Amino acid sequence: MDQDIATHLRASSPDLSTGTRVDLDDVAKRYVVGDSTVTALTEVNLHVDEAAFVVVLGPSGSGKTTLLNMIGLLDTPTDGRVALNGRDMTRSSRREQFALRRRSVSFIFQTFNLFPGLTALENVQFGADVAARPAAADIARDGLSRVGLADRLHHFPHQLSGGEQQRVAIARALATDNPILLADEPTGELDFRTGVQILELLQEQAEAGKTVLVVTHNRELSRVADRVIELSSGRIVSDGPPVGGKSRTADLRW
Ligand SMILES: Nc1ncnc2c1ncn2[C@@H]1O[C@H](COP(=O)(O)OP(=O)(O)OP(=O)(O)O)[C@@H](O)[C@H]1O
Repeated sequence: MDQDIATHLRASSPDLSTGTRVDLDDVAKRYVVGDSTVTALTEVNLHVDEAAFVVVLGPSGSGKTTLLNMIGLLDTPTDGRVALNGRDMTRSSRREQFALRRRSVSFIFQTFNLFPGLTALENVQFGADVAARPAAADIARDGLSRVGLADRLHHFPHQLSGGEQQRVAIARALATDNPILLADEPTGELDFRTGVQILELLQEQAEAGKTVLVVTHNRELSRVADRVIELSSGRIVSDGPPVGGKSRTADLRW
């Protein structure tokens, strides 16, 4: 992102705060495909008002990705209200949504979404650049080193394993330093050891004051969460601390 555009967006949206609060009120999302309507989310009420490691659990098709897209302002609800930091984004212009998304939310996608023509270092630097952070190259180097890829800086995505690509994607999300981190199955492609490292990294982010929302169908991951939200057929069917209390990542098995 061009520095001038970033400066302009900040100037044109001076009241955008960048905290960690997320509010969804009576959110529904329906997709119309041909003659049929798919209800992906219904009557979803979700409030996250402090930094936490939140796991959203549910089987395939239960609406997890749709929920993440609502929170991240990548999609708009059919009904209801989505607010970030108290600001109702369903009533905001696309320009405001764009500005707030850029400053508040970072994504780790299920399919990595790395730029194939950029090296690992350039992909991560892009994250810092979008957030208009100074010394983006240093941030990128440091970030890749934190995810164990200090020796892969100049590799392109196709020269990396699935797990390595996921770690680059995570480093890119962290490079923005945005307060809300949304991750869609971030350990799905990883072996157990790497998965645990990634979970620890995400937990650290929550401990450092970010809201981290991880979507997964792997119930084991929910044991290390502060809060577990369970989705079934587009509805939240439970919301609270993990059953049996929070475990350490060292106790996980999958
Ligand atoms: N763009 C779309 N158009 C039509 N239907 C959609 C669309 N996106 C999602 N759906 C439907 O909405 C429902 C919820 O999808 P979603 O991707 O949110 O589930 P999920 O829990 O993330 O699944 P998975 O774990 O398999 O990724 C599914 O029935 C899906 O087929």
